[in-house]
Amino acid sequence: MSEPKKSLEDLLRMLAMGHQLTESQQKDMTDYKFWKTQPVPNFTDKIETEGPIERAKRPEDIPSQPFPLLSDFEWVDMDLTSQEDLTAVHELLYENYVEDQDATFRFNYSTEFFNWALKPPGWKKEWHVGVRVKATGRLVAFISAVPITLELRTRAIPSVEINFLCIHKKLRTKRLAPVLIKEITRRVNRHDIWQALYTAGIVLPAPVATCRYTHRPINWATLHDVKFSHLPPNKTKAQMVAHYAVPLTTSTVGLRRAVPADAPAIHALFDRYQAHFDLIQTFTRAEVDHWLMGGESTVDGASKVVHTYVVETEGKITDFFSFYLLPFTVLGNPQHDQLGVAYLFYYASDTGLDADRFDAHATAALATRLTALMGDALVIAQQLGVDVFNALTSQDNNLFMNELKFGAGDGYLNFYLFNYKSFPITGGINPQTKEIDVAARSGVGVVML
Ligand SMILES: CCCCCCCCCCCCCC(=O)SCCNC(=O)CCNC(=O)[C@H](O)C(C)(C)COP(=O)(O)OP(=O)(O)OC[C@H]1O[C@@H](n2cnc3c(N)ncnc32)[C@H](O)[C@@H]1OP(=O)(O)O
Repeated sequence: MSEPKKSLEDLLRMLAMGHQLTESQQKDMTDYKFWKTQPVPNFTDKIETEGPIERAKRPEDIPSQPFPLLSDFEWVDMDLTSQEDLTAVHELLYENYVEDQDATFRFNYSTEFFNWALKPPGWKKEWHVGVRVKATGRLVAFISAVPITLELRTRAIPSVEINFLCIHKKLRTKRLAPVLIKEITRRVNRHDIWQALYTAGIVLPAPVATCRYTHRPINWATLHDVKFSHLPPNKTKAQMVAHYAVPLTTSTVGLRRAVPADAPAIHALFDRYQAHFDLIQTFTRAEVDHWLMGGESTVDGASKVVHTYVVETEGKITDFFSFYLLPFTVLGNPQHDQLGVAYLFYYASDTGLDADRFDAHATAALATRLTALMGDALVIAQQLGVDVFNALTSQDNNLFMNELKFGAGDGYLNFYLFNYKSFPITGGINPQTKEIDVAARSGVGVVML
């Protein structure tokens, strides 16, 4: 048997956008030349009280002019309502976002994906920050912020989510990332927002939580064809396909696609369910319409990106789940040019919801219910052409992973808060062994793209 070029672990590592450093590889705080100047906790900080790190400032104290750039470059507000700018962001990310050694896999971003990810309620053009080469107009760097309300252990924190930081491969390691980060900070501060949530595969000072990626092969044969899945010794391809076979039809009674009229019930259930976690994002009704019902990613009545399903029993919405799609383009493979990839997004169930989160009966009932619901999510994903379904060890995901054959990858996702000290939050893994911790589950409720 020839050695596979890639494994699902590689895929997950790519998705995590970086490598988890072992403790001996981890830099000292003093080596973080940029981050040591920023209002973020140190690795060794003993947090005594939760709260902002920097003294309160006022928007008028923040410079009104952008940070200076080298004279060949200029700042540009990307206009994501224009096809031209959408294409420029697409090209930059497509070519440069994924660190894939052989450049065979790329995120296949669509206009609908950007409309969903970057244009939620309250989005601002000036928070879609680009850097262009003056002479050619070519986009060479990007960073984005979208507004969110975070809640850390019931304390509401008006924040932004920072995402899609990307620098053209030719401009790497030139200290441009700190300039982009300082510029987006300035632009956000001018709107009287002083905290941010961001995630990265790499270790920076200092994560509030660390989750692990897990993956559930749906179409094992395709994953094998594109060298993502390898054939374990003593197994046949047919055995692997059978092992990961997903039923053709869903099994939960009352399961159906969510429609706009469900939004208030979904919202109420979402709020009750998320109250169990330490770090969450709260939604306004408009944000439910956007993030769960699809917002501007909706074409002909259905979102092309986010798929939300509800369970209705005797007129009552008892559960919902959602996942989003972000496929890979596969280059240079004779059999496949696309890989369907789904990511678990938000969900909630009223099963056991009135009991204490760790009550044994409630936990067992919820585990059974989530296993049924997520089993159906896999069925629907399969119908949508998804080859692999990814989930983190956040939320209550650990309750259904083993049963549904999600496998732990070697990619991790670190969650960071900017300008906020927080007690550590469990990411669903044992901090020492990094194994999935079913009993502790996770305090992370928020899902980042
Ligand atoms: C109140 C509002 C606040 C808003 C801001 C909140 C903070 C937001 C923070 C951003 C959240 C982003 C969330 C996402 O989008 S995570 C996704 C990041 N993107 C990618 O992985 C795509 C491929 N990679 C690239 O495009 C580049 O390698 C990037 C742009 C990542 C770095 O470019 P480059 O490789 O050319 O490096 P440099 O020489 O310019 O700069 C080196 C400095 O940058 C620090 N670095 C490297 N990678 C990251 C990273 N992922 N988050 C934060 N910092 C990072 C690094 O430790 C070093 O600082 P220090 O070690 O010396 O201290």
